[in-house]
Amino acid sequence: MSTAARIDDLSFAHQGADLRALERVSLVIPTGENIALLGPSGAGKTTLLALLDGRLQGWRGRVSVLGAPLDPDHPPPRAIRPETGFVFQEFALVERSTVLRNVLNGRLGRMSPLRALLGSPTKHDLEIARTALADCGIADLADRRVDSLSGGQRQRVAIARCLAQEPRLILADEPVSNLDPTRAGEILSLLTGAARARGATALFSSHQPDLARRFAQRIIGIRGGRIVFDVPTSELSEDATAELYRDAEPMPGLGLRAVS
Ligand SMILES: Nc1ncnc2c1ncn2[C@@H]1O[C@H](COP(=O)(O)OP(=O)(O)OP(=O)(O)O)[C@@H](O)[C@H]1O
Repeated sequence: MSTAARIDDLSFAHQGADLRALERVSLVIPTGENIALLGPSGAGKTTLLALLDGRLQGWRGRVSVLGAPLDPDHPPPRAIRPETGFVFQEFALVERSTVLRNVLNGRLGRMSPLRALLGSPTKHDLEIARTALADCGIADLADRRVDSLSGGQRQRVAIARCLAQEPRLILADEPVSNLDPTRAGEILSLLTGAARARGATALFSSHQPDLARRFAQRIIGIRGGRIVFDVPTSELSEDATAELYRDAEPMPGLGLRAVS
């Protein structure tokens, strides 16, 4: 079994924080799986995803992503960064730019530094961007400005940008938290389906146990920076889910049901 990420005894505290955001976390993420990271607010989900994306330094332990060890003190070199794609909760799109331009931004790490600087995509870059738009069902929005789109459409653009990057590991931080249940299901279906079709691994965080159950093969529960369970979805009990959210503040507009 090849692994997309391996974490051994990882601990991390944000600068100035009294408590560690991650405490002695060990995990193996096999290649090609869709995995959900479930846990209440402040559990450490975003921190873990950002760390795997090479955006946090100053941690202790051992972490390797796609076969390369991460350096606890330095960001990964530019050459390997495109291999990991990140879908942000708040989309992180260029609002005044077109959908196509935003999706092409996903190609920047694959371009020569000069092309990236000039913002000058090749024919191949354009083909890949248009395929990603089509796969995300937004080919007809290519020339629209992002600031004219709905939340669901923006999330599709963010996913298309990530797919255009051709990542082998997709990290998604609460990619559906701003969407109604129907849209949320559509977007997670799109994200996990696109990852599977490309042989990529997807790790997404969620506050919603029912969505995690529908779209992940495996569910990792995290609370207070520690892994509290790590099981195939079919083996996740209602009790374990309820315990994960014990005393947690309910999210606005969200029933924290243990199962769908
Ligand atoms: N930049 C930061 N500086 C200091 N502390 C931080 C910072 N970012 C996160 N934390 C703290 O680290 C812990 C884990 O936060 P994190 O954002 O990873 O949790 P989360 O599970 O993603 O929460 P949510 O579901 O609300 O997004 C929390 O106690 C949080 O307050």
